Amino acid sequence: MDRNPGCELDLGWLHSVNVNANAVHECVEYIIADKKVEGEHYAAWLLKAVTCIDLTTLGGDDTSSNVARLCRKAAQPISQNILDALGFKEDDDISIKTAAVCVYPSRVEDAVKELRKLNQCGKINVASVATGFPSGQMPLKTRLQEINYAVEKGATEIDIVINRTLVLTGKWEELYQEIQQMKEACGPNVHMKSILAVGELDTMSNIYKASLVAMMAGSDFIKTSTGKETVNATLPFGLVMARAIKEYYQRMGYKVGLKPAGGIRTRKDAINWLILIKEVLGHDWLNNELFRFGASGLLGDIESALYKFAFKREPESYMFTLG
Ligand SMILES: O=C[C@H](O)COP(=O)(O)O
Repeated sequence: MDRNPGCELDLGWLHSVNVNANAVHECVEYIIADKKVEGEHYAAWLLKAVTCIDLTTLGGDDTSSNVARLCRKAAQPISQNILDALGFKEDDDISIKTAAVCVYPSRVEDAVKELRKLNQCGKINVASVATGFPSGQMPLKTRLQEINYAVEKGATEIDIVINRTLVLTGKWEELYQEIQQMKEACGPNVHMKSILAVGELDTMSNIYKASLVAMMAGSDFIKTSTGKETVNATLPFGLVMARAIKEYYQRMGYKVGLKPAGGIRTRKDAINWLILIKEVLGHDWLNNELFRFGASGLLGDIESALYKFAFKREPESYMFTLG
């Protein structure tokens, strides 16, 4: 798949954007209503969701040992006895692991080290947040240095935060230039996800415009939230971003990924997001090259749902705590 190279900033396109928030909410209701995923499809969708997770720890109390534990969970997110009971056969083409682990820049080295030990380097990505995460309220110079640091330590993906002040004051050219410089700092091989922090962008039109600017500046993914805003990944925000991705694809011919993140906790959340993506963007987006969940607490609930599906009984409460 060709990666998005970006394009020139098109202010005319931005000025034509006008999103009606009520219509967005109604549309989400319509998309989700009456859609049921049942039987084997249910288990298959949950396994698909697992392979799309960026398993995340972003705590001030992160240490090399909890990052190592996260990596082990990323490599074997669903217990073997559940996979066996589901009749799932692992091979080189299909294996159940999360798409990435996502950590702070200072913990990238720990993640790389552990994944190397597990022989999972190159199979599970190491995503690092950067650029003054979560607020982005740092000088551009230090924000770019953070990217350089994380790349140098072995990150294969960088989740940058955009400068929300520039969105709220309508400084689209400056925003475009900053994100372009961030993309350049990532280098040619490291994928860049741009976190819009949608809960702080004030209007749905701003979310659509910021999505377009991030894509025009060359983002590989656009991501809803840091997980630290008051409002994080909601389906209406997701719909607005997915529509922007679709329009960008129709005009420019490049597929940009979507990563909802922040507050995604349950099997139902996961299924609803997959339904939304399938309905708005289509099957091409239903894989971890174009869709990710940023989540610290989703995996446990999915594993528990798969246990129940496989063994026809509820798991014990202590069973699936991590993730
Ligand atoms: O980028 C990922 C988010 O920080 C995850 O947020 P969460 O802890 O609410 O799942």
